[in-house]
Amino acid sequence: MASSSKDNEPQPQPPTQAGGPIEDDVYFMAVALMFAKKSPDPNTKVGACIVNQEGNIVGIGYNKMPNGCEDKGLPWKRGRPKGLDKKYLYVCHAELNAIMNKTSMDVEGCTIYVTLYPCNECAKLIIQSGIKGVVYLSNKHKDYNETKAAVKLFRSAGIEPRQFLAKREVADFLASIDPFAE
Ligand SMILES: Nc1ccn([C@H]2C[C@H](O)[C@@H](COP(=O)(O)O)O2)c(=O)n1
Ligand SMILES: [Zn+2]
Repeated sequence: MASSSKDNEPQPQPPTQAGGPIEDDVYFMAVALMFAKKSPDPNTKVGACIVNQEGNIVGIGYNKMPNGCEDKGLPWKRGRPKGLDKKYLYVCHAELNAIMNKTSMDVEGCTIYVTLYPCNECAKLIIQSGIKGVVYLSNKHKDYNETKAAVKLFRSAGIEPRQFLAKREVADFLASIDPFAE
């Protein structure tokens, strides 16, 4: 077959890290981290990215107030006890938003990449939605009852959350993005 001039042009390549292809884990956690940046929570910004069995992103989310309530004076105050003037009663968690924003019929068999270990309410949502894999970055709330209950829920549902440990790789990947590169 005759070759066209396009055959000699450099073809788009998958993103690379240190010369090799970027691992899916690194790529999807980087996406979750980028979405976390959008969170208006001044203290803890959480991002989540749902990936299907074909390796396609089918949902993303970050913690924010419910749609339309963003600038309506709901508090962003944190801390315990969790009273009416604290954010906890109002904020939609990243995992909830990622599931609600799904672009596929369902998220059965998918994996969720989330920058913070899910709480008990998100664990329920994850289990009920059929998500089978959980990859998390930080576990800074591991001593909270919400997290301890989530651990129990995942255990009884047969889901084994896995901590993402390749922090350096994800940082290098994000730093390597050059929007001016041609
Ligand atoms: N799995 C989680 C856990 C928490 N969040 C959100 C809820 C709050 O906006 C924030 C936690 O606030 P902190 O007590 O650390 O100031 O993170 C979430 O989206 N997903
Ligand atoms: Zn949650």
